[in-house]
Amino acid sequence: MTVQPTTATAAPAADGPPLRLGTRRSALATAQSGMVAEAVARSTGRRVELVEITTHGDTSRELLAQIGGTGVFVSALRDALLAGTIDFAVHSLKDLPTAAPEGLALAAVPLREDPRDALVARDGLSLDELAAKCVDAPARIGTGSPRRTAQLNAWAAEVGARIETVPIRGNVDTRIGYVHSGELDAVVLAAAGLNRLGRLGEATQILDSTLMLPAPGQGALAIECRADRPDLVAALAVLDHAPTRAAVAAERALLAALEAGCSAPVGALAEVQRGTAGAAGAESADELLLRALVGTVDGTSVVQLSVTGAFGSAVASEQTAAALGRELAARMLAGGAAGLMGERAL
Ligand SMILES: NCc1[nH]cc(CCC(=O)O)c1CC(=O)O
Repeated sequence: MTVQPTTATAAPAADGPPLRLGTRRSALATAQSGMVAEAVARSTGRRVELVEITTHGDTSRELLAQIGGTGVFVSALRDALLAGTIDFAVHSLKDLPTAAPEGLALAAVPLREDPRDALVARDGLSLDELAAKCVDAPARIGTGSPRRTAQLNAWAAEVGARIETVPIRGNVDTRIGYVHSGELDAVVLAAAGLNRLGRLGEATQILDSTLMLPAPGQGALAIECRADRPDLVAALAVLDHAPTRAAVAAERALLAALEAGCSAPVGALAEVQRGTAGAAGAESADELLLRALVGTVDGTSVVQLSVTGAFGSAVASEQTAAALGRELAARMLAGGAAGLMGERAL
């Protein structure tokens, strides 16, 4: 792993040494880190310097698959935090393991953007249109995600569409490239990733969450620093968005509890339902709606349930949300999810 300073972000006042933000080199990571660097510079008045963290995974794609996907990047950034070579790091929340890391604080979970998945298909087509056009041969849809594969297959069975899911890997540009080259009819990607790269315009359909539940944490970012730096934790906390933090707490608590009980692909989405301020005495409180799905990759067995819980705006809502996630996981395991074992290998 090499650490090298790259660009610096302009700030209103350079007070003290710059804060070092560790980032991966990929276009998505650089875009996310750049956005957060600007927000931190604005809110703290400190200069923020991007420090590029390079791992083996950045130089070899084969190696990346072998050494465990995105986990390797998360570990490299966390090692740099603990070693003190960077001050804070930005992760895609959905790439973070559910276990809380020793010595580090989740200083902020900023406002989440669109958590849904997006279709990038040839000729501007939607999933329905694609299925209608592909009658002689199945529509070839690329995704490396068991969760997306499971839900695409479940949708196809339901509407009688002929599709073939094709496992693909690589960054956003590589994956969209399979459609432009004609190798695939479509690919499925996170809308948030496309948006952060300024490429949401290439999406031909935003997939409704009733058709495709996103990954737990999708569309949200995690800002992490050392737990033994309370001043920095407090400064970064300005970027925290409590409803997003509570929503992802519910989704990740559910995921952690399901991981203990089954290994099938998981989709989950928690949304704050704003209460209504009706006539005196008739107003309803805010609630958190958590929906989740566990299925086999072939889409033939799916367990899908939802639960609604009270949602306050206090810090306590994070714990309440996590409890809601565990409750739903238990109900899903009891409702058949525990039987969907060993499907993640596909
Ligand atoms: N698995 C890689 C990854 N991690 C986060 C995102 C998208 C951005 C996000 O969800 O915040 C992506 C790309 C994708 O799934 O299309």
